[in-house]
Amino acid sequence: MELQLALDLVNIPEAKEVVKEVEAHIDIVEIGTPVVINEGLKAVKEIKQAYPHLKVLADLKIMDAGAYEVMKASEAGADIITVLGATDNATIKGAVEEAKKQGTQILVDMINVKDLEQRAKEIDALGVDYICVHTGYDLQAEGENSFQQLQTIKRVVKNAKTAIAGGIKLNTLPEVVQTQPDLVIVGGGITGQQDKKAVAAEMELLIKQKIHA
Ligand SMILES: O=C([C@H](O)CO)[C@H](O)[C@H](O)COP(=O)(O)O
Repeated sequence: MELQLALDLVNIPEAKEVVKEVEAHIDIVEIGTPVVINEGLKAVKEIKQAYPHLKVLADLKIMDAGAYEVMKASEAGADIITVLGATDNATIKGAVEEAKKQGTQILVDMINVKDLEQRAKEIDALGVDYICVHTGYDLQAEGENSFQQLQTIKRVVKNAKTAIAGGIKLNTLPEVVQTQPDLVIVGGGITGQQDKKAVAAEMELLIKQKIHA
């Protein structure tokens, strides 16, 4: 199981500072959608250059032009690029083919997919690397999470790795870990804490099963 730090509400210098604090405890750095909107793929490039030993995920949430956008993010240094599960299969296939050419990977974000079970099966057959359940900020504000959805994809996904994102905190991580996803994505649960390093270290312990949930 791996831990991904999601950076959403920072600029490039702030992103570098946060990563510096927690780098020993994380596997992947996510350049979040708001950062890409504000800073462009330069943010991916600079974080990869500063921390070449960490994998970098570009959260582009691709909805169209799959191959082209994957090519641009890969050229900027991304190791993993996100595509939305709600889009059409042609976009996902284009993204997967281009990622294979570039030696990068595709994570499909299932945010707002209505028939999760059916769509997860379809997407799993398209050769993607990760399928991720995700409760976005706006539904988190209404008290929702994706813990049940994680159980669904764990049951039906046979090829891709499974992942979960959306509002995960230190006190809810044990419940997530019990379901054994391959990847846990945490943003505010680390970045919103006073002692980010200590929280990331405790999360790492839980995730790597060094202590029991
Ligand atoms: O993908 C995200 C969101 O849509 C904003 O871009 C976040 O990175 C993801 O939800 C993880 O962040 P937290 O919910 O703060 O853990």
